[in-house]
Amino acid sequence: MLRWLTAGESHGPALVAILEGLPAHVEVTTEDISDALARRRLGYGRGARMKFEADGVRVIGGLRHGRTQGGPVAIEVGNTEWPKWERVMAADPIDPAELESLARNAPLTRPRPGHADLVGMQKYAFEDARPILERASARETAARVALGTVASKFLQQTVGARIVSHVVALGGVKAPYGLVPDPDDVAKLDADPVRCLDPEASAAMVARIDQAHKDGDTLGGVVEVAVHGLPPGLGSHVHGDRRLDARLAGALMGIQAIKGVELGDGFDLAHVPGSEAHDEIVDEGQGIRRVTGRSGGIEGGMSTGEVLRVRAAMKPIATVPRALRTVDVATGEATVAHHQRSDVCAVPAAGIVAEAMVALVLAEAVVEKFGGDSVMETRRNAESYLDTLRYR
Ligand SMILES: Cc1cc2nc3c(=O)[nH]c(=O)nc-3n(C[C@H](O)[C@H](O)[C@H](O)COP(=O)(O)O)c2cc1C
Ligand SMILES: C=C(O[C@@H]1CC(C(=O)O)=C[C@@H](OP(=O)(O)O)[C@H]1O)C(=O)O
Repeated sequence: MLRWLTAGESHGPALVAILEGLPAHVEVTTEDISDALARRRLGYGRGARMKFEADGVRVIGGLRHGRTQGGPVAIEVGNTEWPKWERVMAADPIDPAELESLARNAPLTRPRPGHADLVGMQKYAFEDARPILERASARETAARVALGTVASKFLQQTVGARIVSHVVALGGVKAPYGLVPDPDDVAKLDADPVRCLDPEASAAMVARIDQAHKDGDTLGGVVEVAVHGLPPGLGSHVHGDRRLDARLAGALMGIQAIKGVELGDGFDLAHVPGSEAHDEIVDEGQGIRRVTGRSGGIEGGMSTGEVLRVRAAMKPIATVPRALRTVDVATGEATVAHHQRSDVCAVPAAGIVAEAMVALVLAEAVVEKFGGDSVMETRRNAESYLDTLRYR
């Protein structure tokens, strides 16, 4: 079993993340994790914070000389802004007079539609949205990306799987259907302002973000994660909660602002006849394969061994500069939502977070299928399974 957990607030001293259940000998370094976090900071349309946020990475357990040791991996990701928030976000009690004098501590009583503010205040009995937004914030996804880096290295080093994501729609602009990146496209995608494979669509997306920025508005979009090199048989058809598609959907829906997930051609499959919906199976002398990839590489809740393809739809950023109507919960009066700064669009970053979530789900499925306490053992088990696989 793979277990993972994050803790920490957006403006606290740091985020922390723990991953337990991976075998020993996964090769990964602090630099690998920092590089992954740098990819998450990319993307046209992000707000001021991403320009100076340094994501200071410190590995505090589980790694020695660049290899996992079999125990939990613990990673800290420092928040650059901590010195400004040290008093407001202090763990221990602060003199009420001092708190009163801190402008940053002024209660946030004008909840933002679309964020966790209002329902969080109701549920956790706060009269200020601060404690809610601090943890609801997608700052937390930095910790997930740190863990996803370890999971991704494990997948590469055991079954040889490689993960890549791209933006397929942003603010209503769609990339041409059917473009699926392979792992060699990662550098090119990271160099694109919106991580889109199609240059024309990319330029239109950038223009759309500029327009939204001018209009005081925000945007969402759709990202796709593709995984190459998976063995067939991860997940299972025998029970709903063991299905790989269900587990991927849950993990991706668990990312802040993700409102829809589809496997392969997903929703489009509902509108075409069966003869155009499924992937025919052929053997033309090079082993069994499917001629198309409509299923997204999952049938019966199991990986088929074809390219896995899963999409996640992100709603527009909730902190809309041209603020939306709300109610001041302190006075009961109609007003507009609080706004300090925010991203116009964080879809490219969401793609990197989606890669991490997919890596964690697949790493768990690999551990489940092949076991092993060392990377070498997991790899041997996977190779032996592939050697004896029927109908290859
Ligand atoms: C990478 C990323 C960056 C985000 N940046 C912002 C932001 O700057 N401002 C904001 O209001 N929401 C931002 N969000 C979205 C909020 O975290 C999200 O709307 C909030 O958690 C409520 O969404 P929910 O209803 O899905 O939980 C971001 C989300 C992601 C994934
Ligand atoms: C800090 C990150 O994203 C943040 C996610 C976020 C939100 O409400 O989700 C709000 C913004 O934070 P702040 O209010 O401090 O500007 C984003 O910058 C990050 O991705 O590292």
